Amino acid sequence: MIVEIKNLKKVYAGRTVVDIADLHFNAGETIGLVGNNGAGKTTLFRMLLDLIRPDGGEILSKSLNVASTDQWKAYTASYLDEGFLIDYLTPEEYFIFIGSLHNMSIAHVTDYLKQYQEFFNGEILNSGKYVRDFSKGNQNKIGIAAALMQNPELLVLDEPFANLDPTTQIRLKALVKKLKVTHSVTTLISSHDLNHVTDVCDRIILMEKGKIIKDIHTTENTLQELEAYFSE
Ligand SMILES: Nc1ncnc2c1ncn2[C@@H]1O[C@H](COP(=O)(O)OP(=O)(O)OP(=O)(O)O)[C@@H](O)[C@H]1O
Repeated sequence: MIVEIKNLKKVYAGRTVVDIADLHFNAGETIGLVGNNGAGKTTLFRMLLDLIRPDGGEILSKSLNVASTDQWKAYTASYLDEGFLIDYLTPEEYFIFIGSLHNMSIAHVTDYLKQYQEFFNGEILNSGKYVRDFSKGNQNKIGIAAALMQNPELLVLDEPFANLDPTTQIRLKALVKKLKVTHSVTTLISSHDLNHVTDVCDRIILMEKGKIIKDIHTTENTLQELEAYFSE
């Protein structure tokens, strides 16, 4: 088990938006988090990354509370939104900066980026543009590739398929599947795309109004089950 959530609560303006009694993520799992707008997915991710603090309960990463320890930062990478980027840098400058945090030389970063040539689809590098001038989908690509520079054990992605073109969505799925096989990465993905999450995730957690409604291992029936749930 890599993450353990106990009696977690987040309250905004008197309304409980996350309320999870007990939830575990096992090492090496690819977990999809689904739920309608406002279900609490992003709030849960933000608490897992200690970007906001819970009003009750705790999140343990490798048995240590993420709100009171730093160890989890060494093996956890994430891309939630463009707030993770640095607008006034070019993608190259941003990658070099992130690389420097992981003791990577410029040459090492340049070499590292070669594997993302296909994922970038020729749109990210050598464009002369700043991060702020890229489309949301291309900013997503920059953020995800930068997060992976850390060689994480735990990867957290908030709606990574949103704004990506179909080709890149397929490439991202292949990338996540490969990380699981080659590096046993535990990946958490929130998404509104039931097709993609059931395709790439081996476990799906369905949230509604802050609570876990379903927690299922993906089978060939899962997509149908989720579609039936959401069409009610
Ligand atoms: N900073 C905040 N202040 C007040 N309410 C907030 C804040 N952040 C989130 N909320 C509320 O908490 C609830 C859960 O929001 P959250 O963004 O976690 O949902 P989500 O499942 O990620 O939704 P979406 O699919 O729309 O991204 C929503 O009702 C939202 O309005």
